[in-house]
Amino acid sequence: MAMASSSTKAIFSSSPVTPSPSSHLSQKPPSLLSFLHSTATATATSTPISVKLSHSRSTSQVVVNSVLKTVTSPETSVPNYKTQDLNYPRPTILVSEKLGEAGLEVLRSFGDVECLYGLSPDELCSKISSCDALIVRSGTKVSRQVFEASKGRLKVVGRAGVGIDNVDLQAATEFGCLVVNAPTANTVAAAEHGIALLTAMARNVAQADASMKAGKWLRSKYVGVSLVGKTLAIMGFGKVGSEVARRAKGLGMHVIAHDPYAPADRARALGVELVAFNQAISTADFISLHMPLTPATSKVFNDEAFANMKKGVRLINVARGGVIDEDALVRALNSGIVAQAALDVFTEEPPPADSKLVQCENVTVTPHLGASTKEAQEGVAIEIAEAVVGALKGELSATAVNAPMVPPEVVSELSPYVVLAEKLGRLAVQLVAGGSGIKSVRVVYKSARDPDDLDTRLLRAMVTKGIIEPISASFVNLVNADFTAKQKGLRISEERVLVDSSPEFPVDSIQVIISDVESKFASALSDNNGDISIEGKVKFGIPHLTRVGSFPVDVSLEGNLILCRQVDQPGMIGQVGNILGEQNVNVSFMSVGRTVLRTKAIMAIGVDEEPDKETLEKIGKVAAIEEFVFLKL
Ligand SMILES: NC(=O)C1=CN([C@@H]2O[C@H](COP(=O)(O)OP(=O)(O)OC[C@H]3O[C@@H](n4cnc5c(N)ncnc54)[C@H](O)[C@@H]3O)[C@@H](O)[C@H]2O)C=CC1
Ligand SMILES: O=C(O)C(=O)COP(=O)(O)O
Repeated sequence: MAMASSSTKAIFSSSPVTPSPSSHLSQKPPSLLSFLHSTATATATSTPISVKLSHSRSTSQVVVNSVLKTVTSPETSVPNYKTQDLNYPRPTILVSEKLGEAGLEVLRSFGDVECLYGLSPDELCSKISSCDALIVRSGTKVSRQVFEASKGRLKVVGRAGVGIDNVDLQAATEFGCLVVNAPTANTVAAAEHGIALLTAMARNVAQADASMKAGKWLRSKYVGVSLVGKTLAIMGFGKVGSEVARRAKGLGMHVIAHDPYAPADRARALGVELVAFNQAISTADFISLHMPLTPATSKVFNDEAFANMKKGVRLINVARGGVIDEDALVRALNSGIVAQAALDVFTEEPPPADSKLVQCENVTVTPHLGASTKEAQEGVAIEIAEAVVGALKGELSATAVNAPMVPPEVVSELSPYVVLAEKLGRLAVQLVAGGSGIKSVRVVYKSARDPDDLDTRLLRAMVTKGIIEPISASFVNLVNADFTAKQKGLRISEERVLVDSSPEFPVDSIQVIISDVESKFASALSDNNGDISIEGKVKFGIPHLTRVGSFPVDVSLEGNLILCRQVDQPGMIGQVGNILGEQNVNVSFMSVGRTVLRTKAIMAIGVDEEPDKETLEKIGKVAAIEEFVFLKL
């Protein structure tokens, strides 16, 4: 398989095949799941060559210049779930809160669905280790303990709604678990509930209703306030906030908004002025909260904020209870700064029975009903079920919360380079003496494409995976690659080099450079700066090693590899080939690259089996061999 280039010579191949350019097109690209949950491995056998890709267990056969290539997937640590794939059990999907029937049907058509509502934290933790996916709403705390208890089995958490403040995203990321949400299907429901609370509060609907049911007729007590001409401040001008604004305009209100990240043109289009926080809260008659609960928004409505509000302001919260300091709100209600509040959400849900807010006459409360319409619940159920099934299938999710969203066409195009990136990382780290102490890795992508036209996040994640997994117990995937690298003090920097090759292919070559380390194979150090440097290319869909240090080579990155540096002289291949042959070690590829004729050369030998220690020692004893290393791919 070794291919000659101007500076390399093809020496030996157990299957002298020149793959046709179409061969890689016949291979199904690895799915996102493989980037999320499995290790890409490539294993060469004798003819027919078995190229293992990490996408599915199905075996496809590709005819390449009359030689049959069998393309199979590897034994992945985690099955790739396909309903039609009988070799794997169906995934188990735990639904821990009420989900619309249409969504359950989508889930049931794909996996075994268990609906267990009202689990205690301990019960959830003990159940989760047998679940591949978990679907929650706002009532389930998906804490670090849940991810720990899952022992790596949980692949995806689906939040059937918007707010993901009940999911420990950091822990999910560290455990390589994808989190997806359903961000659009309940927008209108939440906005409508906001308007319902606004109007009900202004006209004391709930209080008047309760008093009539108690046998009273209190017309003068429940005189309300009008909305028309009043200023409404929308805090958080996202999807829900915009819809509330649109409806409030219809009620004749003057709407302003505060949102540090909202585009001004969206606000302008709705006739809404974007203003600073203090201006919003100090000029509004009504304040409606629509920002997410984050460390930055936690308790932003506190004593100081209430002190800046207009006396008699009215507050609506259908976002999250935690954005309000509830004790401060009670004080503001008691002092009359806040005339009324209408709350759908609470710091603790359900709030304690003696909650002063719930008991307060001026406060209208609903039990987190913002998303609770039939239409919204069916919508979020379908949206989340499709996202979770897609994630389990390995498809990309448009609603991933803790992973880069890479468009499917980019994944498909980059898939062979993804395998190359992981192999290069895996190979480079094995060239480091001791394998640890790596601080700085540079990845150089040579490409004819404009840098903006090359999304390298997948490739970087896979180089990281390749480097970290052989030297630690960490499991690395697209979700946690950057986190794991950072945690290990590994700095991965990327460079793009524009080359004059075909822009039809996204990447011409990938080079992995590890600086400031010693190598167990000195020839892998580049001449100019002494860094470990290896480079590879994808040829006809197959990853190839094309440079080691300053030596050009050309071997397919499959199976295991022996790299030898020797005096460039005749007979070397025969000698090493004999030693391996005597031990029944099958050679799949060989390539020799040299820098100076008859002086120094590198021989790269692909072997199917792992040679034993004695065999490797025999190779080391060949007089002309100056150094060698055995590498597992
Ligand atoms: N009560 C309920 O049942 C429901 C509650 N919600 C909650 O409503 C909130 C908003 O939901 P969406 O509009 O769908 O989300 P979104 O992401 O479309 O909008 C949130 C907006 O808040 C803005 N924001 C972030 N930090 C801010 C800050 N410090 N100050 C002001 N604005 C800030 C963002 O820029 C964004 O525009 C979420 O917390 C969500 O959980 C959503 C649906 C139903
Ligand atoms: O989507 C959201 O953020 C919500 O707050 C809705 O919560 P729920 O799914 O009704 O528990």
